[in-house]
Amino acid sequence: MDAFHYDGNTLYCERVKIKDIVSETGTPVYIYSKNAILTRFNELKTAFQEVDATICFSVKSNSNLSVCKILADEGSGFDVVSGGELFRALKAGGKPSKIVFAGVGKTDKEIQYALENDIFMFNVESIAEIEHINAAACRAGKTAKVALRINPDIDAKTHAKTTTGKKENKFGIDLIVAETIIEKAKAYTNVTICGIHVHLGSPIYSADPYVNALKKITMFMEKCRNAGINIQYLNIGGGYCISYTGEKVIEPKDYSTQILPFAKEMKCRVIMEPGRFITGNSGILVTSVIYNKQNSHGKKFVICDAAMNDLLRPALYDAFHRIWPVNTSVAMPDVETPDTSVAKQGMDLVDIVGPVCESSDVFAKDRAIPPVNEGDLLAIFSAGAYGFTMSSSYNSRPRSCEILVDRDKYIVIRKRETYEDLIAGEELV
Ligand SMILES: Cc1ncc(COP(=O)(O)O)c(C=O)c1O
Ligand SMILES: N[C@@H](CCCC[NH3+])C(=O)O
Repeated sequence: MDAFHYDGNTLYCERVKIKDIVSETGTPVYIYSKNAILTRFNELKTAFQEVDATICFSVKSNSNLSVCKILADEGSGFDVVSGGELFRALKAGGKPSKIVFAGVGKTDKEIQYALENDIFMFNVESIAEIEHINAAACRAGKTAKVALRINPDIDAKTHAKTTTGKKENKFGIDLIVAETIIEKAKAYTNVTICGIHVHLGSPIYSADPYVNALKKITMFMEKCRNAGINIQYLNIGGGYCISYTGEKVIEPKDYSTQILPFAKEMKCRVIMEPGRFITGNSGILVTSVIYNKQNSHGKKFVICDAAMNDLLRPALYDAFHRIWPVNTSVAMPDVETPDTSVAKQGMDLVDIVGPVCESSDVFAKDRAIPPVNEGDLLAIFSAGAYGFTMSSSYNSRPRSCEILVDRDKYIVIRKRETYEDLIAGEELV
């Protein structure tokens, strides 16, 4: 049974009715299923168990401490991209020896913080950065382990704003520059280059981009070894897709059968950095209908109390999220895409929007849903990754609360912000 499922005309998370949670917490509210998070983590682990891959959960997808702790307790490592994410990973019980640190702009302060905590590895994205890491490690009297994040110039065939492995992207080091680093590796006295890292973008709906990148990396690996650099780790990044529409998408095994031969040939330990795959479909955002509105052109709007500040993906990437009433006698279609959303008997064709003062504050355009009334609850699905973490208090809207469901219990894992929280830290001068 799916973590989120309808029974008796009402939506459940595991064994808890969503409406029961909402009657305590109000809306908007993020709700996560512990079981779904663990199931997804273990699906990936199993698919890559032949090489005993180290899974470093990508904190940016969902950085709630309790979510991270579930994964830390299950043996996950962490992929962090800032001092703040490192702080969270450590607070959640993450082992420093399983924390990898990516990002194009690590500051000296962040590098020092990571060195003090003896993290596993830095994923290095430029010559300037490796020089700064070397200098910081010298000062700290330590040797930093690094992986070179390669930009292989491969199109991951995902949204332009979430593509990271093409030559025009800011991420990673191209193969020519990477070779120059290898040539002068000995000059970096306090850095050990022991890994190759690649992250192509997200979400990636085929194993092909990984395969194409790994072909290029195999040749580079050869050059590293010929130059006497002992590369022991291959970090294949994240990007594993989820279904946002209910359509079947490729599964961990489909990735691993194609990726693992490369790892074996390279004789490397595999590291991976999944985020969305683990948390995306493990969470929903629940919102209440504030108003129904219709203009003289016949256009209908459902205005709800969640907005782009709570879930930015539709506004930023035109991302598709399924949306359906929490309490309804109408079955949610098994598969729903922008094209399948046509006016059907008994359904309304509406734009589902938030109250923020931006025309892009739209969760769904021309979407067929059962008619809803003021106060009705809507579930926005697939919101567990890059939902709360990308939220803000734009328009001075307090950020939502987060709830974790574990079988028949639920717990508030982040309180709703208050108006006082909005001004905390500000000075009235
Ligand atoms: C370096 C790096 N690793 C891992 C991830 C996680 O990606 P995803 O959530 O698609 O698995 C990202 C985000 O795209 C990333 O930038
Ligand atoms: N934040 C994005 C993906 C980019 C992840 C970070 N490189 C999303 O919501 O899908």
